[in-house]
Amino acid sequence: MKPEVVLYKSLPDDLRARLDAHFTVTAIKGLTPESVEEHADLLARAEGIIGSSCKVDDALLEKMPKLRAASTISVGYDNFDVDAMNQRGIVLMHTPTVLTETVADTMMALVLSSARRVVEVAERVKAGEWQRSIGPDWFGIDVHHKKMGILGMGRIGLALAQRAHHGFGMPILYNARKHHEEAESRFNAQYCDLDTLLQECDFLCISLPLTEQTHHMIGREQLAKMKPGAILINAGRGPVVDEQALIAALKDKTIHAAGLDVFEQEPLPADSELLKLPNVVALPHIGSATHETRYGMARDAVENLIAALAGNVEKNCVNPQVLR
Ligand SMILES: NC(=O)C1=CN([C@@H]2O[C@H](COP(=O)(O)OP(=O)(O)OC[C@H]3O[C@@H](n4cnc5c(N)ncnc54)[C@H](O)[C@@H]3O)[C@@H](O)[C@H]2O)C=CC1
Ligand SMILES: O=C(O)C(=O)CO
Repeated sequence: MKPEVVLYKSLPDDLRARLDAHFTVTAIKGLTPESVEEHADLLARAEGIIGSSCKVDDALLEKMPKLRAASTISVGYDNFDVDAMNQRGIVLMHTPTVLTETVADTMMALVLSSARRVVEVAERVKAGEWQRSIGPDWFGIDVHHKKMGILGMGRIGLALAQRAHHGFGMPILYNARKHHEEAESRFNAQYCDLDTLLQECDFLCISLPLTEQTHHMIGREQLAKMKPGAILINAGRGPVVDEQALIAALKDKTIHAAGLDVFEQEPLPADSELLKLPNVVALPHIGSATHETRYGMARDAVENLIAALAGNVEKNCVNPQVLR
């Protein structure tokens, strides 16, 4: 008998076929309270789950007594209660590496579009406002050779540092839980404490995971330490930044602008104050959203689940210790 697996996000046909070859797969629409109630028997039998963007907390795990592995189609795993999974002996697989370069591209796009006001001025052209040679009210600020501050120097931070340093001649400052030797040797990146990072950088680029420690790590007090000309970029997770404090800082020009791919509430509510501010570029969480990369993430997640349910957690496992 093949193990039962619940799929809660659609997959390309070839990857679904690969999953079907190994498991008895049932696709459901997300892990909402309604779908969990509707599929209670199925979830009670499931040995594996695969999908993304749904909360998997202790209460849900309680309904899945046979669960041995969860595979998320993402690198971030803040939707999962990892402690509860550890206690229950469930492994959590994720998709680092495959998306790193694409997310760094998105961050660089946010840096450029917020500094050079790309979205705002393109909208003005479409609205017919380009009637004569442009003046200073259309100008942006330079990116090249400005100081790039990276908060969270991991895989994505490193790929961003490469683009900024080698492509744009930007000196790199960073803060992370520990020194990143490769960033220091390849890009001459300078480690500094958070206050120094805030005070010195022209671009504060956040590529942090969401944890208890990073929740609202950037709030009113931290924004007040930034340069008035500085731009904040967040592609980590929305709740790392206190959004109300950010809105206030953007309104009163404590900082110059923001480029955001992630928000405290997603989708961003249509009445969000952020959408009324001209100095904000807001993207719909597209960090990894290219055809190639999303396919690669789904492929890796499928392979991760096949490996995990066979007892192999050498690669892409958040908590391999549960099987050791
Ligand atoms: N916008 C998007 O579409 C995407 C967003 N992400 C987000 O980016 C995050 C980072 O991804 P990777 O670079 O692959 O992860 P990573 O684990 O390689 O890097 C995370 C970095 O954050 C640092 N960090 C963690 N906690 C910290 C703390 N309390 N203080 C200072 N530094 C801290 C770590 O030291 C490390 O340098 C993901 O967890 C996810 O939330 C990832 C992919 C796509
Ligand atoms: O992988 C992640 O963590 C994302 O946010 C989407 O790519």
